[in-house]
Amino acid sequence: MKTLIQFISEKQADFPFATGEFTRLLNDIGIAAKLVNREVNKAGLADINGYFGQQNVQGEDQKKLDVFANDCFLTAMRHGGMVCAVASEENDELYTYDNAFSQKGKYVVAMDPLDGSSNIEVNVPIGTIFSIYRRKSESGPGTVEDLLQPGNRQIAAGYIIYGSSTMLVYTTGHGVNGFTLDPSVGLFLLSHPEMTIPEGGNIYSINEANYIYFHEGVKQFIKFCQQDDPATLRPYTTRYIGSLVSDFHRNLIRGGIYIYPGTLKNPNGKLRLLYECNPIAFLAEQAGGKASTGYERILDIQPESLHQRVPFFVGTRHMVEKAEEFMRKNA
Ligand SMILES: O=P(O)(O)OC[C@H]1O[C@](O)(COP(=O)(O)O)[C@@H](O)[C@@H]1O
Repeated sequence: MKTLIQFISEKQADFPFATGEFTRLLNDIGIAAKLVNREVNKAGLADINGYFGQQNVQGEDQKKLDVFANDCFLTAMRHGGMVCAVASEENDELYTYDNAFSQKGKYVVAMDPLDGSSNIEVNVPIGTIFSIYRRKSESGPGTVEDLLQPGNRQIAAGYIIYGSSTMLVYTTGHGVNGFTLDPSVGLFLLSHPEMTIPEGGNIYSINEANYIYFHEGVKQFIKFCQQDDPATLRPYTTRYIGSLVSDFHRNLIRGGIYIYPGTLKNPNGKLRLLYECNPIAFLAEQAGGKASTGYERILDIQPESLHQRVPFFVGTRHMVEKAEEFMRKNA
């Protein structure tokens, strides 16, 4: 079995400017993932469930695990010294490192340290999402401008899913590969090489509890999914875990579409462009799928703020295109 670091070192050829720094950065992310995995696995025993007693910039009550995971990743990347700034769901402002070592770092990271927080106490898979860019600024602490780059400038993106097994799935723009953590040796081992989203998917994932607020295009797409037409595998089936990482991971393996649309109440939906939609969109496209707002390619959006939200349609290409068709027809 090939380890994550062996795989990246081998893939160095993909990186014309390879210096080993990217390998170290992904290794730092792997280290933090193992620490978070250990706490998640014993969440029921350790005093790590429940609320931290503060709210994040989204007005969400932070969970203890949100804060723990955030600290783990920020600290691991500080020690690695490859990153000069981080945009995190758990930090209102841009997090910059004050140590000279990190200020020489040529990468910036956007991350959701713990995705699916509402599922922590109920033992449903949760995740971490990360997106990596080269900095634009010369040196010193990174800047907001370094993070406000369109998703098509990402040099890598990925997620860790803490589920029945813990996996790290990532892309550098050369396909998508998945590694499973073998707890007996504490190593991520290549288990899912060259992952692609099946075209024959028949799963749609959306929180239909918000149906009355949905745009007419979304309502018509849901009706389309529920119509009887065996030739097109319809009616599709529906699955919604309520953790973006878990819903996307299932669709990446089985085929399907995940939608968190804008609604009459929240025209931009709920999900954050920098550390939820851009990284998942990069993975989806690299796996042969598609990701849009229902109208526009996610990766071409020029970000305006660290925590901006966008509507999100992602998954099997023909299913996203069908949804876009209904959105345009009802625009
Ligand atoms: O409960 P809702 O409104 O369906 O939202 C669920 C979505 O929100 C999220 O939990 C948002 O992520 P966070 O948990 O990181 O805030 C996604 O993982 C999930 O897909």
